[in-house]
Amino acid sequence: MKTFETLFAELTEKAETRPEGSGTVAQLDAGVHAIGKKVVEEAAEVWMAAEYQSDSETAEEISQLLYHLQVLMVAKGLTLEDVYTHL
Ligand SMILES: N=c1c2ncn([C@@H]3O[C@H](COP(=O)(O)OP(=O)(O)OP(=O)(O)O)[C@@H](O)[C@H]3O)c2ncn1[C@@H]1O[C@H](COP(=O)(O)O)[C@@H](O)[C@H]1O
Repeated sequence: MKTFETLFAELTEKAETRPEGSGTVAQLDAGVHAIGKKVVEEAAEVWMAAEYQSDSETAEEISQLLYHLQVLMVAKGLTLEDVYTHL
């Protein structure tokens, strides 16, 4: 199963190798402003799912929020350690 760490490694590699058709590469090219908007959008979807949808749907929305947060980290050049140090 994919974990936070393995997804981050995958996204970091995508940013370096820039494979054709990668949504992550498209997001990175769109820039921090666009990625930030996706983070806010996904956070709102997590909130709505938690209040009004199933646990499974909420978990899926959370996974999408985590993905977009990771894309933002990659865009900013932040590492997992940079974040973990604040946990
Ligand atoms: N985990 C994710 C992931 N979670 C969410 N998303 C993206 O976030 C979007 C969120 O979906 P929404 O329901 O909000 O749909 P939407 O608003 O209509 O989406 P958009 O029109 O904005 O794309 C999805 O359409 C995906 O584009 C993800 N995109 C990729 N991954 C994983 O990231 C890795 C790299 O992916 P690629 O860069 O695409 O190869 C792979 O392991 C993927 O499984």
